[in-house]
Amino acid sequence: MGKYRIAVDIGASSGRLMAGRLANGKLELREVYRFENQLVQRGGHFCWDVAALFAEVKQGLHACRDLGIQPESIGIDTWAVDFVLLGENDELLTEAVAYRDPRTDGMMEEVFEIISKERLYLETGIQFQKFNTIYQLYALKKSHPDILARAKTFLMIPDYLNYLLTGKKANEYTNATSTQLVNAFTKKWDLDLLEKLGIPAEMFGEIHAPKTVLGSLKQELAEELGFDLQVILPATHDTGSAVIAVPELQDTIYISSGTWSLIGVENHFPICVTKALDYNFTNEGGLDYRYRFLKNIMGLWMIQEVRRNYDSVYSFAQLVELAKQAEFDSIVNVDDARFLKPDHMVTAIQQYCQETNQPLPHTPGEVAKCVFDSLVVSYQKAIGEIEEIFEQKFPKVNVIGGGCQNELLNQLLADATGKEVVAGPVEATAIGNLVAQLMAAGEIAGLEEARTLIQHSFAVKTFTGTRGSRV
Ligand SMILES: Nc1ncnc2c1ncn2[C@@H]1O[C@H](COP(=O)(O)OP(=O)(O)OP(=O)(O)O)[C@@H](O)[C@H]1O
Ligand SMILES: C[C@H](O)[C@H](O)[C@@H](O)C(=O)CO
Ligand SMILES: [Mg+2]
Repeated sequence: MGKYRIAVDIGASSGRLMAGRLANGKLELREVYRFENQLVQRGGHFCWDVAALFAEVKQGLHACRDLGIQPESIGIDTWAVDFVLLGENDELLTEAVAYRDPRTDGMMEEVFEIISKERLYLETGIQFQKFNTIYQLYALKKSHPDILARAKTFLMIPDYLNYLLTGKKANEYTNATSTQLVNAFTKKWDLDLLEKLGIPAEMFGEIHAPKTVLGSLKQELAEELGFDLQVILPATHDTGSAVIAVPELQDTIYISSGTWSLIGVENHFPICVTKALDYNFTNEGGLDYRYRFLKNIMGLWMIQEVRRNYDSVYSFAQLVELAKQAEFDSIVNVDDARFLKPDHMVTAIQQYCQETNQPLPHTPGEVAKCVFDSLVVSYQKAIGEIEEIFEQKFPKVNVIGGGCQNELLNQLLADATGKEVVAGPVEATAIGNLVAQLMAAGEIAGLEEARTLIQHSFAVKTFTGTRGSRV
């Protein structure tokens, strides 16, 4: 029986501490602590309450102790692109402004005046999302040049939580690539790009690969908890950890399904060709310097907001059941910018249907059905683009993450594509986080052994298509 290790997986909608250990040839997983995450308003911006998130991490570690779990190590992963800046005395200079904040509106276009979109893609291979770190920093440089001038340390959200745990500052590779400031070939900060944009390179630290052992807890924290442990860098970008846990990648497209739907394949080299640029695919960094060739699709954020619009009176499972009963066929372009952060998602969906001369959804079931049908249309388009770029067919789609519990969505995808849709594991991100720790500790030899272990440890569910394509 191996010793427990803790994966802290914090998503845009929820966070969890999962304890895992090797037991009888399998990876045993148990949930220790779960908490909600949400945007807060700070200084006129949408932000993350990183102090509250750190308090939840500590609460989760206390829960380990109360369960008699003395973990050997911990690894933290979160969403991408967002960051904080520290000053001369390691004081916080900024709030953790969230990527859905409108401060980056128009910034991408201004950056293209300095470096062309094509050149930026050729060097970084990263998709163009208006909220990428590069545009957040450019916005900050314009609005608060004084803050940027005083900044001594750039830490992404997991990096900052690691700093609070250990006092150590380190930028982790997979998440660093999401900034669109890392060169896809050198795998280092693109100093030429930073200089062109007038972003101080000095605040960026050495980039550390997943499986790096960062160090132990700060003494006062170990004393508070009554135990110490090793802090290990997993793939701190949550999708980076999730992709590690895709049980079967052979001829398979994955969809990491949560707040976002991240659809793609694992690759051994960056694909920065024009077609990939035109389709807005990304080459985010993966474990062992593999690449996550994928694209963001708006994802279940939309149903999260729909649920919130109905005062959260329906569970996600109930919304799925209502959608199953709804006879409704209007489709929206889920990737339309209006759905990134609308004041009211249901209204935004209705307005889109009105503008496109389609019937408006009125009941929760009709709205949910519209969201799920529309997501499938976007998934199907992305699958076609991937197969065009790779010049091959992928017979299987593996949906991982919380969204794989949406059996209607899985079936709709199987029906529309005629492909085998494999659902699971639900907690792929935490599992990927844990196996990186096990690899760092030498308990697992490498990625191939990790994926075999995951295949043997977690059941999946398969959906096959019953009718033709939707489009
Ligand atoms: N029982 C369920 N039935 C259907 N869908 C579900 C169910 N439980 C969760 N979901 C879906 O899973 C989504 C959350 O997925 P997940 O827990 O992976 O997200 P997260 O990790 O909190 O956020 P992020 O995507 O930012 O990592 C919810 O938005 C919901 O749509
Ligand atoms: C903002 C990013 O696109 C987002 O974090 C995505 O990369 C992701 O991983 C969501 O879980
Ligand atoms: Mg998640």
